[in-house]
Amino acid sequence: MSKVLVSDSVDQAGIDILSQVAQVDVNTKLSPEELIKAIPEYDALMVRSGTKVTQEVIEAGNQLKIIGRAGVGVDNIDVPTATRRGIVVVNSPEGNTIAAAEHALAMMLSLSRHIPDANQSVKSGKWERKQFIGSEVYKKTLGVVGLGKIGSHVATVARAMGMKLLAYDPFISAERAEQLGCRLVDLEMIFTEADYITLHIPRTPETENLINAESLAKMKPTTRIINCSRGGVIDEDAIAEAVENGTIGGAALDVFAEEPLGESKLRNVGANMVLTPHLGASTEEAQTNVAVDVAEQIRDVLLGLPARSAVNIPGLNPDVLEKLRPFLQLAETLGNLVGQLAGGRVEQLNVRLQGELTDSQSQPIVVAALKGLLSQALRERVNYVNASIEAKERGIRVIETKDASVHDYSGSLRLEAIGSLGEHSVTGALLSDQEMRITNVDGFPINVPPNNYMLFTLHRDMPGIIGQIGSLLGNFNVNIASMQVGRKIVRGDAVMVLSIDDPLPEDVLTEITKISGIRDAYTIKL
Ligand SMILES: NC(=O)c1ccc[n+]([C@@H]2O[C@H](COP(=O)([O-])OP(=O)(O)OC[C@H]3O[C@@H](n4cnc5c(N)ncnc54)[C@H](O)[C@@H]3O)[C@@H](O)[C@H]2O)c1
Ligand SMILES: O=C(O)CC[C@@H](O)C(=O)O
Repeated sequence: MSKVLVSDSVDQAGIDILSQVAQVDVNTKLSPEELIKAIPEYDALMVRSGTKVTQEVIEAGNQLKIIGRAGVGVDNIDVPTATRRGIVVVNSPEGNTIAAAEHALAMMLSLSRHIPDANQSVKSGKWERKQFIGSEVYKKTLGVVGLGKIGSHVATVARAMGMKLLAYDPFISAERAEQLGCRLVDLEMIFTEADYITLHIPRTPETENLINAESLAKMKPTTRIINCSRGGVIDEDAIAEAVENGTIGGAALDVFAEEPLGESKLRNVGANMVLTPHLGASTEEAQTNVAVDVAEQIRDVLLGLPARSAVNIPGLNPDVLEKLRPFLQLAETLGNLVGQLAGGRVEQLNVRLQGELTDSQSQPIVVAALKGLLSQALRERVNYVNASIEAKERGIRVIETKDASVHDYSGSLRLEAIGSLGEHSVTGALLSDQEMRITNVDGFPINVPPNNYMLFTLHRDMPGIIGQIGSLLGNFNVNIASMQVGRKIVRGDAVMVLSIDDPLPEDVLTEITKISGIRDAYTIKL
């Protein structure tokens, strides 16, 4: 049974899902050294933002197949090291979107109405009203920096509250911004015009200290800044000083360059500074969403299925993945088959999506085909994460094409491997019940389901050959489950495909190749 370590506190709903397929150990008190010591026995690790999944942790986890982050940001995980080691890293890109957006809105209103300070004042026995005169957000200008999932929801709600919206996001079209009621502008305009600025961006080299002494100096003395995205995108000393000396009107921060927040000037700013300890995603609903989302993906990967939100393999939305999943299995099976037929070193893999399959995203199908192709050489070391890298390192050229004019089945996939020992091709399709069929081998039409053990022969189409193979297998006690012959012309060349119940011993294969009229024979293990 697989073993999963949960090293931060996550919702029970996620643990319940994992427990269906694995032994789950929850240990939220591990020091970095203890984690390194514990990780070798685990197949999966599930974390929130508390656990630092460093290179050392990942390298010690020699059984690890997947690391799940119950949340959006994966900045606490060394993703490049995980990718190199073929470990899938998954997150929950949407599970806490609403929670984080609502927290940003709550911070904006708290700041503009002095709610935290007023609360503190009443609780300390006072009744102060004059110093807590706030300001309305109605008709004020909100500058949204980062108009992704969270920024978009903030914009939608803020618009409903009567705010005017400016947005800055270099990767979003003006049309998308317009749909959300935002005017797409440059950063300068946000800095100089906005009454409120809310940040919803990742921490990257471009966004590091995006808000700094220089940008703060351009803002109105009434501007309030809200950051519920990532620490490090604001220079904390600079914003503490700017609020303290009235360069800006205030700041509400949920995230910090170093967490937990240690000694900081931010803690000493008296008024107009609202601080929360990274609570953006801390709602019951969001915690259930992210735990379920990530646990389901860990379960799928442990069962050998692809994950829907892997950050280090081609991204697919869940609906697309659900539709594509049977084709990924088909691609992997065909990749494995063509790799075994090719035998030696494969130099080029041609991947052709045919018929209705041409409407699908080809990249995941190509990755699945490569995974199958390389599985003979790399066994379980190859997976959806590293298949493309491994293929590239082996110098395998991949050419993908689409041909909508082929109308067999409801879409089919053709793989052609060109290698040191020649060329081979296989085509496969799915029946209406999603059953896989191999429909062509080296140009010969057939119609067989893939089987664990198979025998393929290329032979002259002449009387007696099939009987001889049948008797030979009988003599060696090899049981035939099914048999089919495909040919292009009568008495030309033909292929025979046998599904057998057990592996074919090497000496039986040698005997088969000695039968007159047999040109080639291959045993296949799928
Ligand atoms: N406080 C919390 O608890 C909490 C919870 C969830 C998410 N987050 C964080 O909030 C942020 C936004 O999350 P999301 O789900 O909306 O992500 P998202 O990927 O949907 O949106 C991020 C947006 O930022 C934009 N962007 C990237 N670089 C930019 C730049 N240099 N300038 C301006 N825009 C840029 C992207 O184009 C994208 O539209 C992330 O950093 C995430 O980790 C925090
Ligand atoms: O509470 C958490 O786990 C952090 C959530 C948030 O920062 C995220 O990236 O999803």
